[in-house]
Amino acid sequence: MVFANIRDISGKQCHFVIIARLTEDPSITVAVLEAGPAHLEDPAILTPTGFTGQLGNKEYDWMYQTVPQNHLDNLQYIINSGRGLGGSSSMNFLAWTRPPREDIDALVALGNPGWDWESFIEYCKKSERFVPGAPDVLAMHGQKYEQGTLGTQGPVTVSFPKLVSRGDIALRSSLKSKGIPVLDNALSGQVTGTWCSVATIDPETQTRSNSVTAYLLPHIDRPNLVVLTGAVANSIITTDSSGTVVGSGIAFTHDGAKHEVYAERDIILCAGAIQSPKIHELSGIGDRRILERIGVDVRLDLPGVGNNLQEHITYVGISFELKEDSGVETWDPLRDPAFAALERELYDQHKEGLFTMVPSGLTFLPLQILSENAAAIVERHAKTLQEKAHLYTPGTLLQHELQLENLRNPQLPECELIAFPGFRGNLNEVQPGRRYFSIVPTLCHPFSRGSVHIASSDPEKLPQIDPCYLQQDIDMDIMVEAFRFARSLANEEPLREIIAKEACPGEEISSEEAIREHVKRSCKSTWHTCGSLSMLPRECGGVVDPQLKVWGTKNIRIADLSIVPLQVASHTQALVYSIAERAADILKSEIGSLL
Ligand SMILES: Cc1cc2nc3c(=O)[nH]c(=O)nc-3n(C[C@H](O)[C@H](O)[C@H](O)COP(=O)(O)OP(=O)(O)OC[C@H]3O[C@@H](n4cnc5c(N)ncnc54)[C@H](O)[C@@H]3O)c2cc1C
Repeated sequence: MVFANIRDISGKQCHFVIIARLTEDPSITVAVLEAGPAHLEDPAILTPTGFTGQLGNKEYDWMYQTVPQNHLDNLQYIINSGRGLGGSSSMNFLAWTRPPREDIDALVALGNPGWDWESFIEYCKKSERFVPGAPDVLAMHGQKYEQGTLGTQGPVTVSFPKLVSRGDIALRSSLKSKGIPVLDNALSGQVTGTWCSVATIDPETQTRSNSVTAYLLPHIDRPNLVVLTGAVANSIITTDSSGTVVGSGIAFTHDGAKHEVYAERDIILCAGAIQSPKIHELSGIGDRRILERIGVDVRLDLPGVGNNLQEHITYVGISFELKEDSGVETWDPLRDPAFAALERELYDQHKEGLFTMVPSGLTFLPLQILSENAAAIVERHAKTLQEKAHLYTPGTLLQHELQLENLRNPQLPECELIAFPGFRGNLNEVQPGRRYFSIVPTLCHPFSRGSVHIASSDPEKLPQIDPCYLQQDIDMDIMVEAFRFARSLANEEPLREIIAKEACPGEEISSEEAIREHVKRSCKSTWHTCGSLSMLPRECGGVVDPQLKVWGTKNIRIADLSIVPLQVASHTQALVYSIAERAADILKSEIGSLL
């Protein structure tokens, strides 16, 4: 949470982008509330593979739990999310990607003038410090990265991972032999193909670059900046001015006691796609019917709050056991504590080894490449969506139209295959001493829409999260085609040469019915939850306007992934940094015009 020009503090991956940019002006004072700990100088955060120690550890991870998923045999899922300074930029897998041009331009088509690819790229460049790899590394991975499309002066350091698994390289060659193009600059707005991703790693120190190292620590001594950790924002304190809601402060809990902090200007929520809607609803901003049911005073009836939630749902991964002499680097040996200790020493002393390896083999593919039945699948579902049109809000209908247009275009991606050097399956045991290589198919533009809403007026209670995984049959159909395609890659050279057998799910899962049943029980979140406070016109179920201001309010803004109204075919951190850079510009120009 960020407040500009605080008046009184009796009392947060908020985006430090905003505070770093705003506090450049000494007349603006900014306070940040972060619910989690500071985690400064923490090896679990700074070591590139440190995320393995963070996932599932409540010190670092909110571990949100979904409600039982109707379309997935009522299973419940964990959505991991960074808790502490830097939010998920401190626990993510470090891949640095940009969406395709069409996905960014869709923001304009959805009613947000000015949010086009050209402006997006300028904000991306503002956040990036791209360190080009050595020419031999670039040549080995077929990468060019033309100057001009990349930022070199920004705070977030982006570089080639020091260690790229030979498994990733073999997968890339196998895809190439299947006719998939190897992209030489996947940050250019064209992502259909396969490549070796860059990562948010400082190449000199081999440590994570996150919003804390990039935007907070360099400015921590500014007198006009206040950061309070362990401070849980409960609600926005509001007043009313001629029918417009004015945010005047935040009620929060720190050290078990309740406090309030007041702002002279703006209140900016950056609590992520799960908790930013929660704070709105607890403040009386949301769907009147939901608020009244649980006894929260309605300050602003805004039915879009908490709806339109979208998630890059992923199939857990097809894991292949590697031949003993494959020579492929994987994380599997780190299960042996003695081996892990040696690798730790190698990392600590020489900044080398498995602790510098992050997932970097990325592939984005259209349905037409995944399946020869693409046209029939698309037309069948187009018909169903049309028949059900009366069930959807105007905003969802508009999104579905754009999605169908995308699906019919054989150039645009609908599925990502993530190379994972290690075991990731959910069936069968890992065999001691064995190494594995997994392929993780992930949906790029799900048609399913979920929600997140409070079920109690008690701020201590987490909201009810219902991502409605695979609610739309088309999502399941694309996932099944992606599973089959990923599995088929094991028959392609050179992958075939290094694989001993499919370890998970295994050959017994082969009939259409068995594959569907298995996929249904083997899904996960990719932690890219978005859309729950969508930037859309108010009449389309929108929550924020193109200036990131909540409709019907004077000064409440949102600057996190919750505002993205339609999922994008990429990982999401670069998108969030660009949103935050834009938010800072919006605020600075408004403040400037008042001076
Ligand atoms: C495990 C994992 C792996 C990922 N891998 C990648 C990757 O490789 N590449 C990529 O591009 N993206 C990746 N992502 C996604 C990316 O990191 C996120 O999309 C992005 O960080 C979201 O930013 P945000 O600001 O919307 O929310 P967050 O980063 O979640 O920040 C929200 C912040 O608000 C705080 N907060 C929440 N509630 C409150 C409250 N009530 N009061 C005060 N503070 C509060 C939280 O503690 C947190 O610090 C990954 C995410 C995860 C979780």
